Amino acid sequence: MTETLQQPPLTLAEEARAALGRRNLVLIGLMGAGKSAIGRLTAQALGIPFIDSDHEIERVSRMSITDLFAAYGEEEFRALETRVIKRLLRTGPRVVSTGGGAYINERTRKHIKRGGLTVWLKADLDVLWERVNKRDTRPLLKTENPRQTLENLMNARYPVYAEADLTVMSRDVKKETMVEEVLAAIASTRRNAGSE
Ligand SMILES: Nc1ncnc2c1ncn2[C@@H]1O[C@H](COP(=O)(O)OP(=O)(O)O)[C@@H](O)[C@H]1O
Ligand SMILES: O=C(O)C1=C[C@@H](OP(=O)(O)O)[C@@H](O)[C@H](O)C1
Ligand SMILES: [Mg+2]
Repeated sequence: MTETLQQPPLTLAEEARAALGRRNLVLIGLMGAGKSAIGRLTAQALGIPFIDSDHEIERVSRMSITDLFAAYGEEEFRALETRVIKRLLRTGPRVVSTGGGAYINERTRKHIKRGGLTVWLKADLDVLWERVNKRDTRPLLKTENPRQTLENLMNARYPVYAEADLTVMSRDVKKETMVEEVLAAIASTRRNAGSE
């Protein structure tokens, strides 16, 4: 008689991890969407390394993002961002949280598309504004009407973010809930692949 060995069902994190394989998970979206915070927790859940591209840019330049913008301007910042992200995506699997403008830059977007599975953390203006107006670490929002600036960025960028592989709605729920939704979105790519 043959005995069928029953395996315990995979957890959501295990399913997502299997779906990711050796690819990197790249979080994209506007400032305040939660890329840095949710990225870190998602990496923990998946048991893989986490890197925030802004943090890495600050580490290699030994300057804050604010000082980099002030000293060299946005164009130089984007060039450095492209190089850093290209390098970060060379090995995987990792979770890489990008700065909000990274995916909007054509060259950086090419590297991201080649280097990983992208998740867009999408959020309403009110959610983003609530979060970003508490801090002044974002040079692009140092304008006369930062809320309007954020709205303008939304209008310009959302069509580009929409090219992401997966979209998860970021809102005011527990961070753990956001992580679960990101994991579920990744895991769904495996189930979909399996049913083809
Ligand atoms: N689901 C959430 N609920 C409440 N606060 C959140 C949530 N996700 C992120 N935040 C907070 O919002 C702020 C901006 O998040 P952050 O991860 O820095 O966004 P991003 O990297 O996309 O700009 C942080 O203070 C973070 O702790
Ligand atoms: O949207 C942008 O162009 C930027 C977003 C920031 O990162 P977060 O999205 O993590 O705030 C940071 O890279 C820089 O201030 C520029
Ligand atoms: Mg961030």
